[in-house]
Amino acid sequence: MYAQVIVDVPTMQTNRPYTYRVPAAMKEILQRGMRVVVPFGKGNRLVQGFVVAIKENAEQVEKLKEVIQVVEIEPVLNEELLQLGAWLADYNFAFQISVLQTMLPNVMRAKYGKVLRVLEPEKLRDWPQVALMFADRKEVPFDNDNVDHELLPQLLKLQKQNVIEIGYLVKNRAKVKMVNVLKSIKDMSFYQEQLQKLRSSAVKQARLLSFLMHAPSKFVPVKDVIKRYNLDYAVINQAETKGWLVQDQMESYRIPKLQTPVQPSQPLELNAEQQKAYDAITANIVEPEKRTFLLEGVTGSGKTEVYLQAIAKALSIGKTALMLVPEITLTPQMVRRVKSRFGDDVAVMHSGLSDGERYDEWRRIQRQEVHVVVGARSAVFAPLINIGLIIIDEEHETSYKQDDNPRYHARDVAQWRSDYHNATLLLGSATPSLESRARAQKGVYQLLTLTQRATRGALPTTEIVDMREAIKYNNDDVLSPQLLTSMQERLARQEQIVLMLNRRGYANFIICRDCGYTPRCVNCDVALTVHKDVGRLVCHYCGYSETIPRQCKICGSKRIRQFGTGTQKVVEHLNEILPEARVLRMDVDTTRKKGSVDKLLTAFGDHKADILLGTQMIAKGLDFPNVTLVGILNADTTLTLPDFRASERTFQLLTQVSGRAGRADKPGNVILQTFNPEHYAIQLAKDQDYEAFYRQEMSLRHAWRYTPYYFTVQIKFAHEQVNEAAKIAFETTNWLKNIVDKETIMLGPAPSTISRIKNKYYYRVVIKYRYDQNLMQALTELMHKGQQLQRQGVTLMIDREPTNFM
Ligand SMILES: Nc1ncnc2c1ncn2[C@@H]1O[C@H](COP(=O)(O)OP(=O)(O)OP(=O)(O)O)[C@@H](O)[C@H]1O
Ligand SMILES: [Zn+2]
Ligand SMILES: [Zn+2]
Repeated sequence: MYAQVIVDVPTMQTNRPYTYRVPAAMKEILQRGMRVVVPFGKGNRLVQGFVVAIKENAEQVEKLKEVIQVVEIEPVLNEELLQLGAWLADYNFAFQISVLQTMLPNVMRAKYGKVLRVLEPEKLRDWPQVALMFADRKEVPFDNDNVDHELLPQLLKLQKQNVIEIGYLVKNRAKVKMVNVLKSIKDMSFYQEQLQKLRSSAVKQARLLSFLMHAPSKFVPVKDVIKRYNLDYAVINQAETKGWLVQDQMESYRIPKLQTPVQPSQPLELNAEQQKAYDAITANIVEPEKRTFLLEGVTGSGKTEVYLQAIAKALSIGKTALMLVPEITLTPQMVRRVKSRFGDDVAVMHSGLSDGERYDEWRRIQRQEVHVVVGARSAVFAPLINIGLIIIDEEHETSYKQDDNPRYHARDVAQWRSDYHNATLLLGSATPSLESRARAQKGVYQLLTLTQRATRGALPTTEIVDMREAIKYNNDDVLSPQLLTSMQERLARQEQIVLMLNRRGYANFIICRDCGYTPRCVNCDVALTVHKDVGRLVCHYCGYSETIPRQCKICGSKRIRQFGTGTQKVVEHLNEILPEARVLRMDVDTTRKKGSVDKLLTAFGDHKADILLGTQMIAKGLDFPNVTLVGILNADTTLTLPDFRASERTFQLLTQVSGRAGRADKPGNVILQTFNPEHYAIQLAKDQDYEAFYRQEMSLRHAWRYTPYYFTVQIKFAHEQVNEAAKIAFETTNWLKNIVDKETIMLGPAPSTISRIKNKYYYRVVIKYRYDQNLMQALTELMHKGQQLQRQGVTLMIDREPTNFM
């Protein structure tokens, strides 16, 4: 019997599995989807791998090595996930090993180590220093930190003489948490008898006996018993020797906790629009026709309530449900809402969990102990079986696209899995991505709309403040007089305020403070990016560049410069102007610690602060009834992203954050500060008019030939030497130009923003295409050249439908 294994060797990036012999002892247990340890390469270094196939025959069997060890006795990847992995690697020009690893909790990634092993102990006598290091041990850990560098030459010599050898280890970091448990084993009368025999001073034993008398006949954690009855370990151990109880060890799950307990909730009565959406979705859950739904509902329209009731429907017919939410902010509030409905039947997966929690939640899913999973991007790989419904909330969010290898989009994975399970896929947003909305237009998705707020309240009214004027008035480019007055009103009324400082794209662009002008590329219509090192503005798509202007091209003003205030500065500013207001700050710095988002939001919900100031992470999902004013300090930063989706991002962000105001009975207002008050994305966000935005943006995308009319791929090259990076980028582009379809458009190569990340220079090519099989083949070929390029010091990245052009 032979196993085909995808090995974990970063430098051997290949999608070809290696064949290993299966030793007799493993024949019964080895299965597809298991992790194994195998020797690899000339040195027979031990590496971890995934068994992707098992065969009865193989070629050149005499040369084959043997599987050394199985990591666990059950497969970690089931049939579905193995198939998904193969497809995903192909589709995203990624390597299978990185895809397979991405599907599992981080701790399941093997850690490698080395050891020094003594082969002939008696020969060490002549080497006292080395002997001292071993100190009678057969094996010592060997890494660069723990071995004295002066000893290295001696060790090398001994290795050559075969006195010692270097051994390789594969360490399993995934640890199961065990707790001590106890169980009563006798009947009531036995314990009563014991109780009568006790001396009156033996109070602890008496307390234990009274517990044992009524204890359920199952194992309970020793710690709980000790705490509850005020006992100690000595008493428990003594009782065990007396035969009163038995002790054992049991696995205990580390279940992620929220700041405050979750209160159970009941389904709300749906309004007519919600009901209509619910009926369409659940009909498909019960009798699936492989439908994808796009639920387009204004902010506060009660999309979440529809999700929850649809999940309940899936559960009621014995299916499971998977719900994806964007990373960070949304997670605690959303997790709370889902848990309040489905209690312990919910597993949670997001980056805020500890490794142990993540691993345990994963195992609860794997063991089919839960039926609902809520989580961020990577939860899309949750090993649920029998899925009836997959929901992607805020489906337009860029965090669903992984920016690292493998560069997958959770939406694509969800689509694949829903096809596999014949499950319903539900995409929801107040501002759907143009791709999804266009698919609904074509009838690929079924469009469902919620046009009213669920609480019957109106959408907030928005006032656009022209900062070009405001700045003339008081020279304060943080708070306009209009925003300040509105804030004072709310503070007087004890209402709350959300302020957003948009840091997306920040500091990489220039803007004229007098007319709002930002230089854009003449070929690509995207904002030019500041490259300080060369003193130029550069287009990230085609490489067009011009010098950084000192004067505005449009109005001649000299106040054309980079933008820049941080949240900390704004807090200081607020404290100065509005000393009575209590401010909470939410940004990457204040949310780094585990549970901090939940804590901050709980405090704000309890009105322990008047103002919540945050970056774009506060834009989504927040549902606070007392918030009646939203202030957007700088609407423009997203508009100047070097990205053809800049307007879309701006519209989405502004609409989302505006939607935080006036969600309950009190009406809401939004004040939107901008240097570009006439821009259509800003004008349409004012009225939260998604449909109008969609139409206008589609016509521009058509004119400039961007998504969804064209697909895009980005190729990036990195090298320590700028010339080398440019050279390989140009060579590859020229090679591709001869292969691709004539309708395909190649932009670039162009240098990236932060052209030097980790001491490397980056060059990129952006390709726009409609249907180009040649291009796809060429990219696959290019990916397989990656290994060879790596040897030349070139890092290659192929990114399908990129969302990051920084
Ligand atoms: N049928 C209903 N009857 C009464 N209240 C409802 C109903 N549905 C939802 N709500 C309430 O309306 C508010 C907004 O709902 P929800 O948060 O689900 O909207 P949403 O569309 O998901 O919002 P957003 O996209 O802005 O985050 C919530 O407080 C929710 O409890
Ligand atoms: Zn100007
Ligand atoms: Zn350009």
